[in-house]
Amino acid sequence: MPTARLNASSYFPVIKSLDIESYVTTPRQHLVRRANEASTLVVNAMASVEDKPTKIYPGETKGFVEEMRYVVMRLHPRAHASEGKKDGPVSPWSFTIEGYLKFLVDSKLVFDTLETIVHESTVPAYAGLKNTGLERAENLRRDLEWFKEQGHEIPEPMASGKTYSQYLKNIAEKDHPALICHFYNIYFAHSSGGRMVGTKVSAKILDNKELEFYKWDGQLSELLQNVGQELNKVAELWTREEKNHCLEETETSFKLYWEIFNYLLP
Ligand code: HEM
Repeated sequence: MPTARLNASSYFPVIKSLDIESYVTTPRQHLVRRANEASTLVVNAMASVEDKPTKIYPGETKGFVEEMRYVVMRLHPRAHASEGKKDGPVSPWSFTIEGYLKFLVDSKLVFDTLETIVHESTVPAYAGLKNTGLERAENLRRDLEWFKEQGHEIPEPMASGKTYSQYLKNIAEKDHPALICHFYNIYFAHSSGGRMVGTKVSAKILDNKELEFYKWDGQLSELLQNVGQELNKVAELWTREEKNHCLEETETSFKLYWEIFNYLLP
């Protein structure tokens, strides 16, 4: 019986229709092809990133508090920030008890206002900012009491303190990101530059008396860290627009608080 010759093309029609040649490459061609495919992937990835532009704001990777800190540090006049850092007795600042009392009285009004707002408000963003341990109004009350006992006359709040207080009341319920900006700046400014200024004042005109304004129950660094975490949590719920609005408010906070610091400066 004659054996029928197998016709490969009739048994493997599929193979025939494929261009096998296209699969066959030299090692070099293989590498060139893979490289082309890889670069196509990279180009496509770049195109998709360009489609959705994303900006990284300074400090953003560490949390929103770091963004606020970055903005306010840029507002500090270089000379003042570095002056505040020097501990030595050599300072061009000439402090007076009179000026210092104005600073303390207006500071008390601002802290009082902020603390009352946060304490009495039902705004969810402020809920975690009640009783943080950073509150200063009560300590300031005791300091002013001490000055009175020393025979000093305690002045009435001045325009700077009243203006800042009124401003905080105006924004408290209707602009939460703005109020949070003031909250951060007022407390963190006091615990940083404010504290350094206090030490200088004390050394120069108060015989190193340590005022209650600069004393906290517990470790200040821990209190600040806890509040920082809380502020970061609040800001995580915000849109980028709300975050930017909060950051933009820094300038107002700096200007208003600076007016109060001004009582100390010649
Ligand atoms: C006489 C006035 C002031 C002086 C001498 C001063 C000085 C300083 C200094 C030396 C620092 C520390 C910088 C560092 O750690 O690298 C600082 C931090 C800071 N200042 Fe001021 N400052 C003054 C006024 C203000 C005002 C008016 C505000 C805002 C309302 C403000 C807000 C802050 C904040 C938020 C920080 C960051 C604190 C932190 O991250 O712990 N400062 N300041």
